[in-house]
Amino acid sequence: MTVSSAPGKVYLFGEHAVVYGEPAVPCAIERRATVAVESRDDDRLRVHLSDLSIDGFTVEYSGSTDETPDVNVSESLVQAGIGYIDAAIEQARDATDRPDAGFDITVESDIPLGAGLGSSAAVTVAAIDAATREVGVSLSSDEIADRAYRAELTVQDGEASRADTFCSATGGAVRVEGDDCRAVKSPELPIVVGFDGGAGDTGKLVAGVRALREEYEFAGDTVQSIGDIVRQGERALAEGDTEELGRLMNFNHGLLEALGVSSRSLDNMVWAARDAGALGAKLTGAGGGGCIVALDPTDETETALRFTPGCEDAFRAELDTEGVREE
Ligand SMILES: Nc1ncnc2c1ncn2[C@@H]1O[C@H](COP(=O)(O)OP(=O)(O)OP(=O)(O)O)[C@@H](O)[C@H]1O
Ligand SMILES: C[C@@](O)(CCO)CC(=O)[O-]
Ligand SMILES: [Mg+2]
Repeated sequence: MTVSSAPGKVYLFGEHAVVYGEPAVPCAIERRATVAVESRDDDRLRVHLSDLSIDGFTVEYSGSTDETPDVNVSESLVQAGIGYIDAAIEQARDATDRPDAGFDITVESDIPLGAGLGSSAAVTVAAIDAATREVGVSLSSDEIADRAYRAELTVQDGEASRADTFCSATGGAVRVEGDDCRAVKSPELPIVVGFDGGAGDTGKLVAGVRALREEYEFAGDTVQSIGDIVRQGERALAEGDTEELGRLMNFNHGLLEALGVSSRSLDNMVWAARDAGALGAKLTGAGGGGCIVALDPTDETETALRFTPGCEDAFRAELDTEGVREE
């Protein structure tokens, strides 16, 4: 059996705009998805998802036919549940030239799903690493990032940037602009996450921004302004200027709100963090619901979030300098 894990992430800046070629700076955090893979004698896949909100289920099916897994939940739920794993295994089979490889797969994750912390990228990256190593092939983290990006593209109907998957494969803080992906230096950041218990539909939210951009020139300008914030943010990050980072995160949140991807509970948490003295706060990831990220070296923001209506969980998140790794 081979086991790999990969981290989730928060966006300091740049989500959504990164889809249109602006830069973004996501940061890996110490919350991981762990995928265990064991080769089978046949070409089937048996997938056990222990912590999906669909109550944990096990499906066994042949990944190479259009056979529907035999489980007692709706097909769309099953597809939502196994889509990324399926695409990851397809990439692993392709990378190892083993189109008929069968696996038993178990996924465990402490990253909330669909909440802006990159659970899909972490699961995809860890699954590709574990499945390829299980058949004796070791890919570089850049190759894993590229394969995971292609897997996300397939599941998300051609709408994905390289940001989440590169960050999860590499760890630490990264900068992504189109195909240009690189690690950047980051000081320790006092990251606090607030989670409203909900999720957003990444595809729908990205499509919404695309439609606004097509309809209004100033929506396109807004996307470009996010790019300007990111470029300024990179300088603040390099200088370790957390106060400037906070101000820029506040600005970035305002523009994301203007693009229609925030929500009442995300805005509530952002304001609770600011009122508690956070250096800055913004939504992270696709939005619509899920998580905010704030910077606060004191305990005030975490405490305030715990008492904020609509906030289900608040926790400190350490920057994770390690990307995908063997467990
Ligand atoms: N623990 C898990 N087990 C199996 N599949 C998972 C798990 N966590 C995430 N996934 C897959 O990832 C999907 C959620 O991905 P989605 O891109 O919508 O959200 P996210 O990656 O958490 O947030 P964002 O992309 O905004 O950062 C789930 O529907 C599921 O297919
Ligand atoms: C909204 C988005 O920018 C980030 C989702 O975590 C989409 C993407 O980059 O693929
Ligand atoms: Mg995702």
